[in-house]
Amino acid sequence: MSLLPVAEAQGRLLGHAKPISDVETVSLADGDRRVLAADLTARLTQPPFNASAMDGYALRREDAPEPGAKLKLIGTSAAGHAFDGTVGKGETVRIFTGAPVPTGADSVLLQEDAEKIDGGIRTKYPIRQGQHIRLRGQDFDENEAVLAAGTVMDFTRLTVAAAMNHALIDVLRKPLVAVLATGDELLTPGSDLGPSQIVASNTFGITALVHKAGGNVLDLGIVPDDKVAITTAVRRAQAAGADVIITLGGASVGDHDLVQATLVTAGMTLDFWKIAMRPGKPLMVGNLGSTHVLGLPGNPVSSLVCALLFLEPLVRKLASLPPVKRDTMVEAAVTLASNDQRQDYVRAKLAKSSSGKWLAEPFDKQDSSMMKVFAHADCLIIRPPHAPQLPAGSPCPVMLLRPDLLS
Ligand SMILES: Nc1nc2c(c(=O)[nH]1)N[C@H]1C(S)=C(S)[C@@H](COP(=O)(O)OP(=O)(O)OC[C@H]3O[C@@H](n4cnc5c(N)ncnc54)[C@H](O)[C@@H]3O)O[C@H]1N2
Ligand code: MOO
Repeated sequence: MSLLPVAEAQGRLLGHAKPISDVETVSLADGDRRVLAADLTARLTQPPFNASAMDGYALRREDAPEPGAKLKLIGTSAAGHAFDGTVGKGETVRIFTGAPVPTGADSVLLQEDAEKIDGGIRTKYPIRQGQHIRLRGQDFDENEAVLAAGTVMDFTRLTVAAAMNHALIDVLRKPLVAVLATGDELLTPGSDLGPSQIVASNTFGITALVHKAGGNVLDLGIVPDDKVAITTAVRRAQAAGADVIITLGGASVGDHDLVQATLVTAGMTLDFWKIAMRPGKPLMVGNLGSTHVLGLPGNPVSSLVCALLFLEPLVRKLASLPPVKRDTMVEAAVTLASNDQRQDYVRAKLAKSSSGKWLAEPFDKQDSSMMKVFAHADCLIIRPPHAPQLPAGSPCPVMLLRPDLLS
C-alpha cells in the first residue's frame, strides 16, 4: 500500500466531517467557548432608561447658558432609586452614575463643576446640551440580534448575553470522542508495574487536546490485544453516541496489531491507512456509520502528532470552531538534513536570536517513543517529502505545540 500525503489525508478526513447541529441549553456560567446555535436577541432595551454617566446634577441646559447660573436643589436620583418628580425651570436634582435622568432634565453637570450654595448649586463651567447622559437604547434595542448564530462565546459575549437578560443560551452539542487504549502491556499511571508492563500515557494527552478543541471525552480505558474486548469497547462507544472513536496502539502490522481487522469485522469502512509522515505512519481512518474512526499509533509522540494534525481539526470542525493556527515560519538554527519520502515533524526548541528572530533547533534524538523530548519541545519543524538540505539561517516552516508561544 502506498503512503498517502499528509495534506491529502487531512482533506479526505475533513471533507467527510459534518458540523454537529444538535442543540443543548446551558447556563451562562457554563457558556464559555460554546458556539451559539441560533441568533441571540436582546430581551430588553439597554440602557432601559436615559441614565447619568457621572455623579453630579441633572438640569435643563437652557437654565444654565453661561457659567454662574444658580439652580435650586429639589431631590435626588440614585441607581436603583429614581427621582419621580419633574425638573422644572431653574431646578436641579442631585444624580449619581447609572441613575435615571429625571423627566425635564436634559443634561448632567459633573459635581466637580458645581459649587454648592445655600439651597442649591452654582454652575462653574459651560454645559453642552445632553452631556453625560447615556440615552435609552444606545447600547442595544429589545429584539435586536446582538450575537449571530455560530458566535463562539467568550468573556465579552457572555457579559452581553447576561446584559440582554438571558440566564440560559442554546449552543451546539460538543463532539463526543471515545478514547480506547489497546495493548496487553498497558497499565494506568500509578500502578505497580510488572516485568514487560508500561504505563498507558497517550490517553491523557489526547484527552487534553480534545477538551481544548471543544469536545468531550468518553474514556473507554485500556483493553487487551483481544478482538472481543476491542469490539465490546467499540460497541460501548457507539451506544454512547460517540462522534469519533480513537484507538491507541495496535495500528501497525505486527501479529498483535488487531485494531483494524477487528473494526472492519465490527462494520468499519476503511478510508485510508498509512500516511507519508514521520512519526505517525500507521495512522488509520475509517467510519462506523456516521462515527469517525481514527486509529492512532501506540508510540506516544506518533499518537500526539497524529492527533494535532488530524484529531484537533476534526473535533473543531465537528464543533463549528475555527481551526487553530499552529503553522508559522521561523529560521533554522542549524543546517537540516535532506529528507526522504515521509513528511517529517522534527521535535525542536525555539529561541530568540540577538536580532529578535525566532530560531528552531532540533533535538538530537527523535525517536517517537521519547516523551521527555516531546514535552521539552516548543514546535515541530516540518520537513516536506524529498526536501533538500536546508542551510542554517534559512526560513523554516514549523508547527507550534503551544499556539500562543510567539505572541
Ligand atoms: N514491521 C513493521 N513494524 C512497525 C512499523 C512498520 O511499518 N513495519 N511501523 C512502526 C511505526 S512507524 C510505528 S509508529 C509503530 C506503531 O505501532 P502500533 O500502533 O501498532 O503501536 P503498538 O505496537 O501497539 O505500540 C507501539 C509502542 O507504543 C507503546 N504504547 C502503545 N499504547 C500506548 C499508550 N496508550 N500509552 C503509552 N504507550 C503506548 C507500546 O507499548 C509500544 O512500545 O509500529 C512500528 N512498527
Ligand atoms: O512513524 Mo512511527 O510513527 O515511527 O513512530
